[in-house]
Amino acid sequence: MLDNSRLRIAMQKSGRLSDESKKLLAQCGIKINLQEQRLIAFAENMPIDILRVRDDDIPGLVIDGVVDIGIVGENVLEEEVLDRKAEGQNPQFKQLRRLDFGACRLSIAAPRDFDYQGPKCLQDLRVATTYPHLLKRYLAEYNVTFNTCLLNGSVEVAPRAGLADVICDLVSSGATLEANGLKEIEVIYQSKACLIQRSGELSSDKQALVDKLLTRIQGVIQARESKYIMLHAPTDALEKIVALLPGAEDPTILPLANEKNRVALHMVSTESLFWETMEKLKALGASSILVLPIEKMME
Ligand SMILES: Nc1ncnc2c1ncn2[C@@H]1O[C@H](COP(=O)(O)OP(=O)(O)OP(=O)(O)O)[C@@H](O)[C@H]1O
Ligand SMILES: O=P(O)(O)OC[C@H]1O[C@H](OP(=O)(O)OP(=O)(O)O)[C@H](O)[C@@H]1O
Ligand SMILES: [Mg+2]
Repeated sequence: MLDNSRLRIAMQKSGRLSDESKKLLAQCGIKINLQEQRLIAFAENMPIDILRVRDDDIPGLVIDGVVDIGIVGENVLEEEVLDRKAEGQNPQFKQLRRLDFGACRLSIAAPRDFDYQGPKCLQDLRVATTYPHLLKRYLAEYNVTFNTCLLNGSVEVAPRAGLADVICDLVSSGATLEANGLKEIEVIYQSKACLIQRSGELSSDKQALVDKLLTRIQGVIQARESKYIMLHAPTDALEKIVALLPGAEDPTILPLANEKNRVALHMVSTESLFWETMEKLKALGASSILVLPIEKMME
């Protein structure tokens, strides 16, 4: 039996979210020894247990209070919520924050030669999908009804296999659609991974740990989105140089040992520097331009 005093976190065992979920927890300082075959892992340095499960099960585990925290795609979460509501339940959980990975969209796609003239064309068609509730909610806005062909994977094969007329599935690069002779015709939902907590009060120790993790996650995500920029600049071009740098209201300016008319400028930028900007900086006399990744941040 698991020790109930330890914080339980559910994450995907293997799939699109597992590497990033693992990396995020590791970057938050949680030391976990994840062995392929182990479905429960124990953190060595914090009172945390990790349950590694199918992503479809994560919303239910959180809503039912089996785990305290879950990392899951908003698409899967929203579908589970709609499913439970359709069954007359009132699913409860706390959405803690959106994460910076697992970006994809849920789209309707049709065979390349399908003459698409808007959602009304889909009336009474057979749609293969894993997300019947999200699709129904979207098409209901257009008063369109359809027949669902439920598939849990490889949804893209359905039209060629004669199972459905169109599909509604996740898209990111579009390569799977392309490879299966399909074209995207409607985007119905934009998704990212998110962090959710079960409803109800956690013990004060667990809540304190969740708060600490949230602060660390904030720091990790902010650091991933930021860059540390260093350059040398002629003093008389400083104003123009600062104007080119994203978010450089408050740069650190330092004297250079052997140059009177040049200074060093250091700053944290919330954006990466594009090559075009670097070229403009150089044209203004900047040199030794360095753009460095930031590992951690705390404000
Ligand atoms: N192509 C993609 N690019 C980015 N994120 C994606 C992509 N496809 C799916 N995702 C996100 O990752 C989640 C998990 O996708 P994955 O394909 O690994 O699920 P699965 O095959 O249902 O896995 P499981 O075996 O855990 O049930 C999706 O629900 C979605 O939020
Ligand atoms: O637009 P793309 O970049 O091609 O990505 C889209 C594909 O990725 C996901 O499946 P995944 O590859 O994770 O396999 P699965 O069917 O096992 O879930 C999704 O279900 C699509 O099939
Ligand atoms: Mg799944």
